[in-house]
Amino acid sequence: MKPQLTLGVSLKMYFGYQQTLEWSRQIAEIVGHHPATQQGQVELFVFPSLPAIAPTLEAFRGTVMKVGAQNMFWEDAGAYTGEVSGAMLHEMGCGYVEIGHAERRRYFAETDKQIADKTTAALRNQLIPVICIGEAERCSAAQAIEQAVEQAHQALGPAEKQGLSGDAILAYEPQWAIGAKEPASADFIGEVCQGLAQRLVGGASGERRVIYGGSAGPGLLSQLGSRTGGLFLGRFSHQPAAYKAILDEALIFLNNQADRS
Ligand SMILES: O=C(CO)COP(=O)(O)O
Repeated sequence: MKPQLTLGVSLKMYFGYQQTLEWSRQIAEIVGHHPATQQGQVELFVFPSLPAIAPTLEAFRGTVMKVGAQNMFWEDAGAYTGEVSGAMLHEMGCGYVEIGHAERRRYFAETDKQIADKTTAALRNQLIPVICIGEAERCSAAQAIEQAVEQAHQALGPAEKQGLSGDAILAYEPQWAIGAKEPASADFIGEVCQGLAQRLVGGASGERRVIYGGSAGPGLLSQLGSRTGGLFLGRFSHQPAAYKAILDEALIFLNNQADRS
């Protein structure tokens, strides 16, 4: 069955190695038994720090949780000290890779061109790119949609020109809502995510899904309902109980969808 909801987590650089493994063990236990995960209707992924990818893959083996990286390089091999290729991530068993997070733009000066090259490399290596888009400053929903659509086209354009097909996730993350106390308001998120879905989903050679990130946590999915394709979680997934609470909301969401159809 096609997933109807996506819940992703980036652990950024918050956890140590053992802490990542402990979190993964606890979350694997929850995911393995939770009714929301039983029928293939939720797509789950997590991005740990690079050195923890292999044991995290192991921890989630046999569950629906997919593992990926928070970043990758745009070439597949060569003299690129310190970088990690999509080819290696794919070889290890990763299914997803995050591209162009606002923190990469801010601290590492990543450009639209680099983000497009990385998106192309992800698709070339059968990885689903989770492309981060979103405005830097607060603005109207219409302005946010315009900016995010432009960023998405910049990121995916070259891959599309090359005829590279594959699924992609567009993580709408207004930069002002990342690392904040609260997410953007549900009405704002709903309007932008729905606008983006209208403009960006459909017509592409693969599946496209728009999800929301930026201080997302328990309670948000219930407020948003089907106005978003899912959530991209940061800090508020660190507590296993919070993650379980979000899966509980996912189950209610799926049951509501089933009642409607
Ligand atoms: O940037 C995010 C996910 O990639 C969101 O992080 P926070 O939920 O911690 O704000």
